[in-house]
Amino acid sequence: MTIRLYDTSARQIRDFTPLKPGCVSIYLCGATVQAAPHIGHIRSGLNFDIMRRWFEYRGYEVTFIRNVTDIDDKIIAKAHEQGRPWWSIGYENERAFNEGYTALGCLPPTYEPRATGHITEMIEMMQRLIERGHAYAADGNVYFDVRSFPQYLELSRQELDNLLQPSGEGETGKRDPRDFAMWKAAKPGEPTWPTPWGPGRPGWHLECSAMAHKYLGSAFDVHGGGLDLIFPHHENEIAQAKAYGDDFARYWVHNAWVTMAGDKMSKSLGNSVLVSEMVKQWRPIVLRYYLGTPHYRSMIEYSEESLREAESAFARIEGFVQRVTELAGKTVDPAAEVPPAFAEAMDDDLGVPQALAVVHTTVRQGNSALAADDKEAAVARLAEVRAMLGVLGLDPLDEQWAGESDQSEDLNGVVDSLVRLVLDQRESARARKDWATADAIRDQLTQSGLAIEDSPQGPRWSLKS
Ligand SMILES: Nc1ncnc2c1ncn2[C@@H]1O[C@H](COP(=O)(O)OP(=O)(O)OP(=O)(O)O)[C@@H](O)[C@H]1O
Ligand SMILES: [Zn+2]
Repeated sequence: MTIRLYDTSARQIRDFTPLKPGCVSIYLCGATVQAAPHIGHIRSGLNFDIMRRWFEYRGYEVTFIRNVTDIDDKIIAKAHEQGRPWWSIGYENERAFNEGYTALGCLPPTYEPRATGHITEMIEMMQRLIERGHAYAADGNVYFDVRSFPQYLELSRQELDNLLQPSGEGETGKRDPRDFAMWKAAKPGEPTWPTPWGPGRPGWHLECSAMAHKYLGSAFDVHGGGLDLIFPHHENEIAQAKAYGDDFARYWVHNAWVTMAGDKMSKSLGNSVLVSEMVKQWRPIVLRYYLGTPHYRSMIEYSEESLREAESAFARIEGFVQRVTELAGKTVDPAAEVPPAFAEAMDDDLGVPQALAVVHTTVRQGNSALAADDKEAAVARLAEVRAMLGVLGLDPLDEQWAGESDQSEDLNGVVDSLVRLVLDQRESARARKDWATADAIRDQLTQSGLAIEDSPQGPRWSLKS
């Protein structure tokens, strides 16, 4: 019953014990809102949405923070390029991210703080770090002195002497080239906020240490983000927070990427597939299945073929849900508990692929029960399947998918009456012993992707698996 998580910091799977019994606090590095989200971004949100749902299933009260980085070099550059205010770029893309998360069924975070709303907290943090000898101001910038913090680079297990940390534009006055900027001095034409060290704007790393402290306190349970954030972002977050006096995160969890030809899908590499485009071609619930069911530590190499596989795997589950619901003549409620094998898989570092195998096995058992006309068993399997899908956010009968399942139910009804019409013709051919016509009809239906099964109640159709 203990949840175990792979902790990047320990390089191993550890038993999860919450800081406060019955509660879990999670901080996830969210979007830098310089452009609309690609499916890699939403994968990250989705992996942590599943984590949050599992903790909730296990009875924890979850506080889930996912921040918005609404000021950054690329946002400013884009604003200049397009002759727009920097914040209009941020607001527009923040909305696009939220539409993406919502389309794929991610529950809203408890709080979603924006970096620029926390300048006061950041200044307070820098002040204390300067007082404690961990930071210094130079030419209007404020730098973190990496040599003052001996645990620096413990998360990524690098040697300071081997480290190359390139300085950004205008980052002058560093004592050591590896010191990183917490605060950047004002440059002409850029937004600024006043500080005791002159006007400027926050660096990316500082905002997360300050917001995690504000919303989760000096220690919290899980810190998440994509693998790319381990260095420098998370190392720098740790340095600032711990040197400030916080215990900070107790478990570090990193999701693997969506890749294209082996490279991380990334705005800057130009290999992005936007969520807004994907939802026009694929049902959002299928996209959720595709992005959410591989293990969160496995890369997903994007391909249309694997998306189609996800689509047909999900159709097998959904077809079962629909058939039994029809047979039951009413909506079958999800079981109160998921099967033990599913729970065991989820407890083991969120083993969604193994948990999903339990869903598919249960669907197969349910289909056998249907074939044997054992309605009671079929309904019991459906209740289990719904409970499991609910935890993964993939229950097609859940109201969050209501819009789409209504549409597919309508379509299902239309297809059903068309197929029945054709099957009636096949039955008439068989009745007059015209086997050639009956077989030809059956072959044509099979070729169109339907499986026809003769049962004592007459022929039944389903989508071919
Ligand atoms: N291809 C990807 N696969 C999985 N997670 C990703 C991918 N790209 C970004 N993420 C994660 O999404 C979250 C938000 O990312 P952020 O907005 O900082 O974009 P980014 O990493 O700069 O993306 P890009 O490289 O496209 O500019 C982070 O936790 C990041 O690690
Ligand atoms: Zn962060």
